Amino acid sequence: MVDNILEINNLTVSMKQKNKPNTPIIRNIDLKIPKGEIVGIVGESGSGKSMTMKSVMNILPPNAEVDYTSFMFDGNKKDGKERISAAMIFQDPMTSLNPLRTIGYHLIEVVQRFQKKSKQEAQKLAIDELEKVGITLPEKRMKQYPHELSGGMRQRVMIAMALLAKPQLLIADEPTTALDVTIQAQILDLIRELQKEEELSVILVTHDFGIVAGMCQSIRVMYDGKIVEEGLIDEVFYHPAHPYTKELLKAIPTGDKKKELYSLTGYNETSEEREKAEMVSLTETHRLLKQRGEKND
Ligand SMILES: Nc1ncnc2c1ncn2[C@@H]1O[C@H](COP(=O)(O)OP(=O)(O)OP(=O)(O)O)[C@@H](O)[C@H]1O
Repeated sequence: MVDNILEINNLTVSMKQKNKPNTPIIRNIDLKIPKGEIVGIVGESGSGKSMTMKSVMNILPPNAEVDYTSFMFDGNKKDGKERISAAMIFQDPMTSLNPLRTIGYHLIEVVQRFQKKSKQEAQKLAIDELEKVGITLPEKRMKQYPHELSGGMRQRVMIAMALLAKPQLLIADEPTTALDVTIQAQILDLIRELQKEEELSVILVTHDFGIVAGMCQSIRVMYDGKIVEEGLIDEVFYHPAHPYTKELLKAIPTGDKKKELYSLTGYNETSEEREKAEMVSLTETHRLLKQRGEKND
C-alpha cells in the first residue's frame, strides 16, 4: 500500500460572483500525494494549479466556495480549516516578504509561531536555517531588508522560512519561474537536497516539463480545473494517454531554431468530450512494479 501524506477526494472550488451564478474553477478532483515523493503538477495558465494548492493550505480568497468528500493529512481526517503541517513557497518572494521588515524579523517570527523559543534561541535557529539553505554571511543577512537581496537569495530565504515551520509537506508554486536559468538550477538542487535530508513530501507546481523530468517521481496533469492524467514520469512522458497531455508534450520547445513552436491554442474539449473523457490514473500496481524494478536494477 502506498502511504499518502495527503489525500483529498472530490474537491470542488467555485468563485462566488455578485448577481451571477458561481463559476466553477476546480471540478471534482481527487489528489493523492505519496509520502517522501516529489510530485509535479503541470498544466497551462488558468488550469487551476494554484487554486488547488491554496485549497490544500486553506488560503483561498474569501469569495471562494470549497467542497470535498474527504480531506486526509498523514492518515488523519481534517476538516480542511485545520492547520496541516505544510508550508508553501511562491513564484515571487516579494509578495510574501514585508519590505519594511528585516529578513531576521520574518524568520524569528516563524520560529516563535511554531516553537516555544526565546528571541535569542529563535535567532540562532534562524541563522542556522539560512546557512542550511546556502546563504552566505547569515548574521549580516538577518539585518538586511528584502530589497537588498537578489531574487535567488530571497527565494532561499522563503525556503528557510518554510522549513522553520517544520512542515511534512512543502508546496512550491512555480518557485523558479522568476529566476534566471543558473539560479533556477541552484534553487531546484536545494529543494531536491532538502527533500532527502528532511524526508519531506513535495508538490512542485510548474509549467515546465523539463523541471518535472529532472525533479519528480510522478506527475499530475491539470486541464480546465480537472486532473486529466496522472502517472509515473516515464509513463506519462513516453506513453501519455490523455489527448491534452499529448498536446502539452508536443509543445515542449526542442531547441531546434528552424522548427516552428507548437501552439496549444487549437486544443479545446467540447463539454460532450469532457463528459466522456476518463481520468487516466496512476494505479498502485504501476507504482509497485516500478519500485520493484528499481530495487532489482
Ligand atoms: N481571486 C480570484 N477570483 C476569481 N477567479 C479567480 C481568482 N483567482 C484565480 N481565479 C481563476 O481561477 C482559475 C484557476 O486559476 P489558477 O491561478 O489556479 O490557475 P493556474 O493553473 O495556477 O495558472 P497560473 O499558472 O497562471 O498561475 C482561473 O480561471 C482564474 O482566472
